[in-house]
Amino acid sequence: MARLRLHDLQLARGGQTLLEHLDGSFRDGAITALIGANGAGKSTLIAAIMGMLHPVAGRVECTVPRERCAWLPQQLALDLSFPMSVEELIMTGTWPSHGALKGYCGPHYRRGREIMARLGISHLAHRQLGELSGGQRQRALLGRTLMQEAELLLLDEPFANVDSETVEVLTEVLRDMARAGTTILVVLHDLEQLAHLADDVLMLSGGHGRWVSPEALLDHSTGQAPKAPRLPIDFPEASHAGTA
Ligand SMILES: Nc1ncnc2c1ncn2[C@@H]1O[C@H](COP(=O)(O)OP(=O)(O)OP(=O)(O)O)[C@@H](O)[C@H]1O
Repeated sequence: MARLRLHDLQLARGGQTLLEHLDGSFRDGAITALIGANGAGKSTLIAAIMGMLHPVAGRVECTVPRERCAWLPQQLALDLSFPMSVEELIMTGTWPSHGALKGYCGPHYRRGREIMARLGISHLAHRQLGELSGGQRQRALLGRTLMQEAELLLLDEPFANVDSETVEVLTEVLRDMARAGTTILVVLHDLEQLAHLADDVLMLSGGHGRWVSPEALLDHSTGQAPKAPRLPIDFPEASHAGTA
């Protein structure tokens, strides 16, 4: 049985119902893209999955222990002006399971160095977060979730404001994490990125969710994302999609 499931979920913001009758399972070890127009409720659903928003009705069933759930918010929502280096940020990934006050041991530091090498940011280990580019910051933030050994990873527009090389690195790392069994849910606005990343798609529209296959959103003749694929402009109606 999947580790993350939605049961007839109803969510509201400011007293108004935003999403209702959301059902379905997020496959373990798969990457699910969460898509929808601005204001469709993607961040709201993520907040509910993280337990930060109480449902009006229904429930989120999540069997992943709290310390193995990781969340990467939108970069703009993060205040990274506090004094902390890249290495220090990555090491905080041990806090949920190890505690914040116990300090780190040799294996922690070794793993931190491996993660920075994997993400191509070893040379930035002692750089302050406030001095990083958007792409470098996003690599460091993903490094923290690797350190946490996340079993459930939620990402809100991880590719916004990052360079194309970083998109490639992050895509590879996310695919590796999924192969290793992590359940990944990622908010995306770009069909081209969806084509490279998603195994499943949950589309939010009109207050409801529909599970669709990535192929249903791609150009059938080429298997590629259609030209100018920014959502919601090209937001397609998925004719054979089932209501979630
Ligand atoms: N704390 C809040 N109080 C009241 N309304 C809110 C709150 N947070 C979000 N909303 C409203 O809920 C709706 C859904 O917002 P949400 O951020 O979930 O959408 P989204 O799909 O993530 O949008 P975007 O693509 O722009 O990030 C919006 O109309 C938003 O204004």
